[in-house]
Amino acid sequence: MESFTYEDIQQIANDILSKVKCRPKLGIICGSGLGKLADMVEDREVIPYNEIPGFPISTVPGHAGKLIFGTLRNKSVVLMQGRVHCYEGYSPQKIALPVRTMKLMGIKVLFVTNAAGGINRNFNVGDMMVIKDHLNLSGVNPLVGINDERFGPRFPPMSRAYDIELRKLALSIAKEMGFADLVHEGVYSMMLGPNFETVTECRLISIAGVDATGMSTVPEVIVAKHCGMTVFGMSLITNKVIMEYDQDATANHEEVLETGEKSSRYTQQLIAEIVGRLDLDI
Ligand SMILES: O=P(O)(O)O[C@H]1O[C@H](CO)[C@@H](O)[C@H]1O
Ligand SMILES: Nc1nc2[nH]cnc2c(=O)[nH]1
Repeated sequence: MESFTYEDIQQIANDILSKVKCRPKLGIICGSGLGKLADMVEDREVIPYNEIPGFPISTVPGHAGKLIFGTLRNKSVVLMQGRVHCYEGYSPQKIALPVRTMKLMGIKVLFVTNAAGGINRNFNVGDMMVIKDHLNLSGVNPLVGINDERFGPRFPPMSRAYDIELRKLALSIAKEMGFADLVHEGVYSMMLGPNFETVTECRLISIAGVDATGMSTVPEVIVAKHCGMTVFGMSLITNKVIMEYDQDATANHEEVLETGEKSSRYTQQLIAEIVGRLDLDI
C-alpha cells in the first residue's frame, strides 16, 4: 500500500512554504468547474502541482492543478485550483496528501467545494447545497494503514464533520444576500466513479437520505477531520440525476463544467462573504 510518513509530508509542506511569502490558515479546495473561485484571490503566488515533488497531478478537465496563495477579503488563503480523485487511479492516501500538507503548512479551516448531481427533487441546476453530512459509498478510506497519532487518532469520530456554526453562517449570509432560495442544506454521497450513477443507485441513495452525489470530497473531509481541522463543505448542483429507467437524457461532464461556468458566481460570492467573517485566530 502506498503511504506517506509525517516526515515526507512535512518536507513537502516546507518546500511549498519556502516558495511563498503567504502564511494562510484557511484552505479552499475547488471542485469541477469551480476553479474561478481563484479569481477572487489577490496578491497571488501560484505553484503548479507539477512543480511540487510528491504532489498528485490533476488529470481531469476543469481542474487546473495549481496551488494559489494570496488574500481573500483580507484573509491569507491557499486554494487548490483543482483536486485529484480516486477514479484517476490515485490511492486514497495520495488523495489525502494535499490535505495533510495543508495541515502541516498551518491550515486550520478547510473549505471543500464540488460539483454534484442533484438527487433531491427540490434542487435545481445551479442551486447550492451546504453539506451537513456525507455517505461514503466509495469503498475507500484514506485512513486505512498504520495510524500516525501526530496526525490524529486511530478511530476518529465522523459525526458532526461539517462545522455547524459555518453551516448556519452560510445559510444566513445567503438570506442576507437575497439568494436563500438557491441555497439548501443536505447530505452528499461519494461513489468511486468514474461512471455516473445508474438509475437504481440514484433511487437507493435517495431512500438513504442523500441529497446530492459526486465522486470526491469525502476522503479530503475524513483526513481533515482526522487531523483536527474545521470543515465547511459546499456542492454546486450541476445536473439533475437520472431517476427514471429509459429516460433519454444522460449525465455528462460537459454539462457539469458548463453549469460551473454559468452558475459559480453565487458560490464565489457566498464563499468570499463567509471567509470575510471568519475568525481565523481559533
Ligand atoms: O467532485 P468534483 O471534483 O467537483 O467533480 C465532480 O464532477 C466530475 C464529474 O463530472 C467528478 O469528478 C465529480 O466528482
Ligand atoms: N457521481 C456524480 N458526480 C457528479 N458530479 C457532477 N454531477 C455528478 C453526478 O450526477 N454524479
